[in-house]
Formats: sequence, structure tokens, C-alpha cells
Amino acid sequence: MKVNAPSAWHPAPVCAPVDIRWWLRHRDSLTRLLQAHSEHFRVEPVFQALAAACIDELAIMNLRWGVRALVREVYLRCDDMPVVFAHSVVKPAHLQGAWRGLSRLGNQSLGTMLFTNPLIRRTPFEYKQLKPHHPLFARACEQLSDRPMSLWARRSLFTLQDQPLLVTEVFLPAIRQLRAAE
Ligand SMILES: C=C(O[C@@H]1C=C(C(=O)O)C=C[C@H]1O)C(=O)O
Repeated sequence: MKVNAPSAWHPAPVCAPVDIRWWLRHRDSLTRLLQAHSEHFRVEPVFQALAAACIDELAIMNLRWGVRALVREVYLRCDDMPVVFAHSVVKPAHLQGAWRGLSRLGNQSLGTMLFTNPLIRRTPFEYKQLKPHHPLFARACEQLSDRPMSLWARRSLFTLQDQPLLVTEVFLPAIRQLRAAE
């Protein structure tokens, strides 16, 4: 019997609450979906620099331990509530290649790059319920007044000219308020 390693990501958001699962499984642009469920949407960049990727990102990105990558982290805010913490990883060399537009993004959504280029391919989502020991948990909670017990996250690999960009989206508790009235 195959036993998943504790750091495994899973092909389905098993056990995710139904209202969070609705967001986790949406394959089109998350930016567009959030814009459709709020009056005011904005991207708040909080980090963009060379940094170590998370240990559970090394294999999927074919990175060696200790080799730094370009990490971009943003909060997606709807009506000023932080609803998603997004963490993207790309190899520095690819910033001069397929992902050269990433350096100039600023507070534009990465989604505007990813969903307007038909040459970009996306792998199926992987899902994980992040617990406090996961490095992205603390970073995602930095702007939360109340720290939850866990957070649901998904990730997928975008590829352009065979150059990968790993995008992880951590869904924050306030996202539940966006569809509460539906
Ligand atoms: C991939 C998308 O872009 C969103 C915006 C991001 C950013 O600006 O860094 C990162 C991930 C996404 O939450 C999307 O809109 O679906």
C-alpha cells in the first residue's frame, strides 16, 4: 500500500469544506473569479526576491537544495479583505527567458500574464491542508488577526517554452464571505 509522505500534495481536495472546495477546484483565472465576487479587487505584493524555495517545491521545480529561486508572494484582496496568499517560484535564469515579464509585474495580477498567452500550459492542481509547521502557513497568516488551525492550498505548474513557474495559492478564511450570500 502506497503511503503518502507527510509533505505530500494530493490530486483532490479530500475533506476540504464544501465552500472552500468550490474555490479550490476553479481552473480559470482566480483573479477573474475574485473580481466577479467583489466590488474592489487588488493585488498586494509582499515579497519578490531571490530566496530558498520550500523543501516540497524542490522536486517539482527540479531545484537543488540551497539554490535560490525568484519567489513572488502577494495577497489577493477583495474589498480590502485578504482572501488568498499566492506564492510563485521560478528559476532565476528563466526571468531572462519565458518569464521575463514577471520582474515588472508589481501589483498587476500574475493571472493577466498567464491567462492571455495560449502557449502557456498548466498541470492539474495538487492540494494540501497546510498545518502551522509548513513554511507557507506562517507567511500566509502574517496579515490575519486570528490564526486558523489549518489552511487549504492548491498548486500547479505553468509551463512556457519548457520553463516552469510554480504557483501556490493559499485560501484564507475571509474568502468564505465572498459567496456567503449566494
Ligand atoms: C494565476 C493567477 O494569478 C493570481 C495572481 C498571482 C500574483 O499576482 O502573483 C498569483 C497567483 C494567482 O492567485 C490567477 O489569477 O489565476
